[in-house]
Amino acid sequence: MDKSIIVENVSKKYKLYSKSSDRIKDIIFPKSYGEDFYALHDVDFTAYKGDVVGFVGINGSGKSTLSNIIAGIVPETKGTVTLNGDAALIAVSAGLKNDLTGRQNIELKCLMLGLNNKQIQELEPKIIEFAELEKFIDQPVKTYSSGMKSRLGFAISVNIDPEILIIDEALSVGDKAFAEKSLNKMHEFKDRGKTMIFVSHSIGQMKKFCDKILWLEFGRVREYGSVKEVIPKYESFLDEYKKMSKQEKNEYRERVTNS
Ligand SMILES: Nc1ncnc2c1ncn2[C@@H]1O[C@H](COP(=O)(O)OP(=O)(O)OP(=O)(O)O)[C@@H](O)[C@H]1O
Repeated sequence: MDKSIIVENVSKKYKLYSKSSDRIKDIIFPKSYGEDFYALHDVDFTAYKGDVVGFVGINGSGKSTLSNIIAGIVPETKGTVTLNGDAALIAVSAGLKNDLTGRQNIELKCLMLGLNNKQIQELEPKIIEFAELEKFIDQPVKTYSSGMKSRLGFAISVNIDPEILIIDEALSVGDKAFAEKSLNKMHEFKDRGKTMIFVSHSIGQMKKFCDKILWLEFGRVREYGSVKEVIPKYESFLDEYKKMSKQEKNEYRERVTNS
């Protein structure tokens, strides 16, 4: 089977500053200011062509950071990501320019992908129809609700037909009818053997849609395997985790990140 996404030893370090003056000092002076924070720590996983991989994990575990790195939107601090084909990310307002209208955003995205005028003219009505934005298509994106931004992002990404589709919580903001239409489109992608990454807090959607699950915990891979194998373990972890007090959660975090 062909490998589609290869993530090797990927780490992402952010700097946390307690004062904004530290941020400026960190740029100007050779001495380091601020605290290092690892959003991802030596993450490894491989997805094969046609895999639908769900990313799960509690808030802040690194799901969006990893999605953004795979999509090429955020650079990794260490490690490598190799993709076999182009990737498109669908996340609430990902890559949309707020001052441009919906239609201008469609055109800009198509131009950036190297499409010519004829191709854009063919694709644009399809995207507009899918997005169901009606007259708002000619309004600036800054006037859109998060659901409308998500619909536009979704409509653009699925219609440009990428080899790898990354969907980060984009279904959670729209209404039910749009989520259903989007899920159908995603099934169509799956049937055509495209590779997909799906980030959602809905275990139900994960079970319905994914083949494999990557469970991230405080920026590390806790488990990677089939849905059947990983989801039950994740669900029982969540039950335990929810019962923990704030202090127990902090202790748990310390234990995991220092191990
Ligand atoms: N630009 C940034 N600067 C500093 N820290 C960041 C930045 N972006 C993300 N982080 C931190 O990295 C960690 C991982 O964040 P990320 O958004 O990837 O988690 P997530 O699993 O997608 O969370 P959620 O389920 O809440 O969406 C969090 O602790 C977050 O605060």
